Amino acid sequence: MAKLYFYYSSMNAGKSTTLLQSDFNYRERGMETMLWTAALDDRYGRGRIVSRIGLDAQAHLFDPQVDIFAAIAVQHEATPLSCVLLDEAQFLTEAQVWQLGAVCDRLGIPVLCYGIRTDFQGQLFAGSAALLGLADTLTEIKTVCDCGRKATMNLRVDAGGRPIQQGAQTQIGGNDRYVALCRRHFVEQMRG
Ligand SMILES: Nc1ncnc2c1ncn2[C@@H]1O[C@H](COP(=O)(O)OP(=O)(O)O)[C@@H](O)[C@H]1O
Ligand SMILES: Cc1cn([C@H]2C[C@H](O)[C@@H](COP(=O)(O)O)O2)c(=O)[nH]c1=O
Ligand SMILES: [Zn+2]
Repeated sequence: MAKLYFYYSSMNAGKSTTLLQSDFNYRERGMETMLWTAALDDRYGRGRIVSRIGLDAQAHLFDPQVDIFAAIAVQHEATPLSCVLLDEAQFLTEAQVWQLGAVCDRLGIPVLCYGIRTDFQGQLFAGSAALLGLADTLTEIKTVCDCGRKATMNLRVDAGGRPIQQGAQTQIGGNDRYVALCRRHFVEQMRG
């Protein structure tokens, strides 16, 4: 039975790197894959999955309007797919996560989703909440805080490195705008 996987972590933990390695494993065995990433994440140009260690690949774009099941079904009809890999899964809608479940159950294709669990205020993203509820397999990708504990939280900072407590949930950025911290140091920074 094909499974829905959710690989989650804080930022800068190696999610994109792991996704690209998995994609390479399929492709070197001659298997077809389909890659997806969020349209709104334009850090490296639209439609590219890039890891901070330098690997990259082209990807299809999703936004809340895209019927991901329909797009995958069309592609699978043309060229049978062995795996679907999706980055920035926190930006999926709940409906799209159900669609990805249907890709596993009705098309028989495994789906590997990668994303951050919570936002800069420690709240679940919609896509991550749905995946935590619906995925067959949950795997945490771990990275460390400066103190050596596991970094599970994402602190948003301004251009001067000062913590930001309020704002919109979505703000695209990388190491310049976010720092992965353990919960203890996240709370200390948020309290000021
Ligand atoms: N030049 C580099 N050489 C080796 N590792 C690096 C380099 N740059 C970044 N990294 C590591 O790569 C990881 C981030 O990878 P990435 O896949 O972009 O993360 P994510 O998708 O989770 O944000 C971090 O562990 C970081 O320390
Ligand atoms: C915490 C947090 C993150 N984001 C954005 C910032 C990045 O563009 C992505 C996560 O990138 P990753 O390196 O692939 O993990 O999410 C956001 O919009 N709001 C937040 O609170
Ligand atoms: Zn810490």
